[in-house]
Amino acid sequence: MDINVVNSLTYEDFVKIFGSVVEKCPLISAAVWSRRPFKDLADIETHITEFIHSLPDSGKEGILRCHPDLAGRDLQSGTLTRESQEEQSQAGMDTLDSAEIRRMYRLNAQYKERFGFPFVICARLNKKAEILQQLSERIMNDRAAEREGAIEEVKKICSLRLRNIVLSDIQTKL
Ligand SMILES: NC(=O)N[C@H]1NC(=O)NC1=O
Repeated sequence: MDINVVNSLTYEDFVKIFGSVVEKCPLISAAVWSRRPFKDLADIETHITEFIHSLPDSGKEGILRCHPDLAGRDLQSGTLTRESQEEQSQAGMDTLDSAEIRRMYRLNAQYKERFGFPFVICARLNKKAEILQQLSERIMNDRAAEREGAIEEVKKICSLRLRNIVLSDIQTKL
């Protein structure tokens, strides 16, 4: 993708293309658009990261709350975003057996009860066994450490989504 094309995008087209690099948070790309011109895609990623880190804890937790549960109700009912659907199926979340689904539901609920936001992990970089293990380990963290760790996962998800946009033909999204 030519960065000059990105730099010439209107606000509306920029948000249309990059608005979902952080799940259900188009506000982030709407904010980052004003930092043009970008040097390259890594530069966009840096601005996104800076924006996220500039948020108060409540804003970071708000970002986490925009994420659907892994193997949760949205997956079962087919209401995930396209990106999340692809990521969850790559991690095998759509092929869990009923015992694994029950375990995910129980741990996700306990995690949310403890922290007040859902468990977030980059599904593309983890298989189901690792996800279940991480979920049962991270639930023991304190809230601040867990918030920061989960935001690091959001950044990994964002980075891979950005890369996907570069690989796909930008023109087809306009
Ligand atoms: N809860 C959670 O981690 N959700 C996600 N992870 C990911 O890679 N895509 C998601 O939607």
